[in-house]
Amino acid sequence: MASAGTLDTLPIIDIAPFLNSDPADADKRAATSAALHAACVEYGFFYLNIDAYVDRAEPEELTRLGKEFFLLPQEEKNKLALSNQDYARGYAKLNENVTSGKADAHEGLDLYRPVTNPDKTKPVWGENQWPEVPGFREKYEIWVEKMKALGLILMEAMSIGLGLTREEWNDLRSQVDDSFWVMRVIGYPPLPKDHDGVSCGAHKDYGCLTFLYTDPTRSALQVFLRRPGTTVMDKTGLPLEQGTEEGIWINADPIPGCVVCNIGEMWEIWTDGLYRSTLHRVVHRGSNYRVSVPFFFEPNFDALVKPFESQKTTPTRKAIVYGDFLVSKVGNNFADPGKGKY
Ligand SMILES: O=C(O)CCC(=O)C(=O)O
Ligand SMILES: [Fe+2]
Repeated sequence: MASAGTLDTLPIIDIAPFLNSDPADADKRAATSAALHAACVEYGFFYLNIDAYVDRAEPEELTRLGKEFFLLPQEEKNKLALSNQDYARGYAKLNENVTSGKADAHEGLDLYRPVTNPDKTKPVWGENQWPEVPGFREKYEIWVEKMKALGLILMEAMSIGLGLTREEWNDLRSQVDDSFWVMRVIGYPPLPKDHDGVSCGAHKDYGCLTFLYTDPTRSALQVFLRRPGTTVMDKTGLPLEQGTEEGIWINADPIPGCVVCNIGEMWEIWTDGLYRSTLHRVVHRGSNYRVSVPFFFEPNFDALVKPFESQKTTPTRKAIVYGDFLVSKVGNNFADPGKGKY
């Protein structure tokens, strides 16, 4: 039986040493890379301390703006419906999103990397729909630029921790240097006391890296830690394929100055299974309205993602083209079969 202890909290890793190339910081960079590697093997999740990178007031402002949007009358929010566009970009009302066949008790707004020649009849190829909340677009666009740059910095730090060769890093860089990112704003009303469901069902993120900033609400985001020999006490929301997995759910409460970072399924492919994308869910039973703003740093749309030579095991994982994979995932997100049927 696994006991509660230091193993059951996610590590905190500081990105500061990678924000400069000062030779005096070489040891600190090596320590950050080693910590990233250990965290990805052990948890697939960690806190990334970004205090040296952004002012804390910036993401706080994003959650404030998000809440301002969600407080608008329902008709106003519906004007940004996903169905106006490509069924991926825009506003999804409460219970519209579905995870493992169950409605998620949240509403959200999804923004994607803009494309040249948008065409809303093509999967994920429409135009973003911005709320008319003053300052919203400006502040979110600044955040997107910063998170894109952070994504590349973190990818390089991770490639060192993983022990990729210089050629492999150049290859990896060329797969993510024009990230088909997603910026999501999610609003969670409190779950009714007698509600047996979850706010966001257990899932793995499918891309590359997630940088999650949330308001200070505690006891909402939970991470599944695999612990062979431990009985899963609460199977609520666990996908069927997870039924036999043994482990525990731990809270990943927000830490000031940090984003929660987790790795998506693309890392499973690059490392041929050494790094595993980890299940997480949101169960928000507090009385406040919670807002979270995950940024998904993803590969380029046309990236061919395959295991690196130095990581290959037998049997080796299949190569995928990120854009195709994304389209198949987006198509599974909604309950109404008329939606996302790409
Ligand atoms: O709101 C959260 O804390 C997590 C959201 C999440 O996991 C997702 O959007 O993929
Ligand atoms: Fe997620």
